[in-house]
Amino acid sequence: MIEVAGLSKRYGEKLAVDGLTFDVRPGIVTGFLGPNGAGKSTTMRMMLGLDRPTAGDVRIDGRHYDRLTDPLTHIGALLDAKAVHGGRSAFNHLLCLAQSNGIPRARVHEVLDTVGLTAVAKKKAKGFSLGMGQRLGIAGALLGDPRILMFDEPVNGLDPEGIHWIRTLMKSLAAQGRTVFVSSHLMSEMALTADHLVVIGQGRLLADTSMADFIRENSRSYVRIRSPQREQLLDVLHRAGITVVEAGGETLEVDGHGSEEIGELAARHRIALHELSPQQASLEEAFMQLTAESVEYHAHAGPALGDPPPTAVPPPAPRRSWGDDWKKG
Ligand SMILES: Nc1ncnc2c1ncn2[C@@H]1O[C@H](COP(=O)(O)OP(=O)(O)OP(=O)(O)O)[C@@H](O)[C@H]1O
Repeated sequence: MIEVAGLSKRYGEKLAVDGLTFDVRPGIVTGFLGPNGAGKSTTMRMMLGLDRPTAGDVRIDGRHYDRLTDPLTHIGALLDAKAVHGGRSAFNHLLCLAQSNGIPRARVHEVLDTVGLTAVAKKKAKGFSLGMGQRLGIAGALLGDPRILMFDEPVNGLDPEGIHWIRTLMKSLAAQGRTVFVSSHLMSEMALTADHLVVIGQGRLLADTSMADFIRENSRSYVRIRSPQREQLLDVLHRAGITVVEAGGETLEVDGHGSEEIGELAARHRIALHELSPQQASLEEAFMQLTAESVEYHAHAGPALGDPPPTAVPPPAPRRSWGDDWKKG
């Protein structure tokens, strides 16, 4: 368990982390999301005692990091895969970490095997690819067999097989009852891996919720309908008091009503349907909606040649969402 309470960090004029309070619970994978510069790495560094908070504190299984004896046996972390002495072999790098934390030499062989680096264990780390460096960093995090694991962008540089491997690894660590806290910009990957999300923007907490609730709260869900009897269907829906968005061609969209209700209504009026499908936004869409106002670095790109024209679909209906209070402030 990681407990973050009133955590803040100021660098000169910049308030990088602003009063964060949340818990990271065992037995699940918790994703840590936020736009560039939101304060994720700063928060993770404070969790590991690498940066001193301006205010607030972090407890690792009830204790401050600097009170932990043999900290690698409590919490393992991958923060910066490049933070390795390049002249050392993978084996020697891990052996140094092991010896300074009272971890037996045999464990170095075990973790090298777990991350698939046994064959290159004697090679100097400076010759490693980005993906191999990530695996070495993950080996370091696993070395002390800790109950808590923290990974900052662990899939960075990994190929599809490597991404699949780290996803399986994180899920199995959580299934063993460990606490797994992971940041990533790869939303599709996070959607497959995380059970719970902590989302920050400009240093502040925007959401601390389950993956399913996060998507539901921050995106539009609707039913898409296509019918060759579009006009008749529109008439039936209007008479039933159902508001319809016309999305071009035969396609209609309905918010706030289930596909069962619409299907039965159409059947009663003998209207053929070619499509009746509930639509739910992706994690990426929900994330962009929630964090739109806290993105610091925008690219200014016009539509590319060949891009389709903008669709007529109206923006999602405004609804109360996580972070609304903050956005008003
Ligand atoms: N040592 C430092 N000195 C001054 N400012 C810093 C320092 N470290 C971070 N910052 C600033 O604090 C803010 C938060 O940075 P941080 O790296 O924690 O964000 P992040 O969410 O990890 O971003 P990214 O997703 O781009 O890695 C940024 O505005 C950054 O410029």
